Amino acid sequence: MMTALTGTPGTGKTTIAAIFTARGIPVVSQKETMGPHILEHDADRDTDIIDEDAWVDAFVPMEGIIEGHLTHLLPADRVVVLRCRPDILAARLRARGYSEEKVQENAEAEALDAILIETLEVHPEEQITVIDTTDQSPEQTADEIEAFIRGDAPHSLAVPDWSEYLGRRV
Ligand SMILES: Nc1ncnc2c1ncn2[C@@H]1O[C@H](COP(=O)(O)OP(=O)(O)OP(=O)(O)O)[C@@H](O)[C@H]1O
Repeated sequence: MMTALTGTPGTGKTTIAAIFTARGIPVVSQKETMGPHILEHDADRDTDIIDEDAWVDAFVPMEGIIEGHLTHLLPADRVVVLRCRPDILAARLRARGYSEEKVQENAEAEALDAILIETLEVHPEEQITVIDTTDQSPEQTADEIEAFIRGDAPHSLAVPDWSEYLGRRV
């Protein structure tokens, strides 16, 4: 069974991956699988542009967890969508030294439920669970994900309403 761990940058995928690794549960990063599908490097945005369709088409499903903000596009059996309230997400990204443009862009995408909407276009609802990380610790988040993967916790599509953050700087 393959579980995709997705979410807007800053929602906590890498942090959770490190916790799983420490618990002896290996996690593969999407970056490790994208090499052959990089089209170019966007120096302004410090990001690689990848051929997403080619990456998805070539992807051989694996056992375990794959993390990254595009992994919901993959043929996963389960998808965990991490969420974070836009103003808190902005603070997390500023602390990383992101440009204000990138901070606002990601906060707006989070307020718009962009990744969740994409996930719902690819996967049936029962495969998807949404976890709001805003007010919980990374360990709690990791525990919830483990329970979902084991089948001990039902999926949840409780979608926070962050429409008040739309169209304004946070
Ligand atoms: N419940 C939580 N779960 C995960 N991370 C949390 C949580 N609460 C606070 N954080 C903090 O949020 C930040 C998340 O950063 P992280 O790099 O893990 O995000 P990411 O989703 O992997 O971003 P990217 O897509 O850019 O790699 C970390 O500083 C982490 O400590």
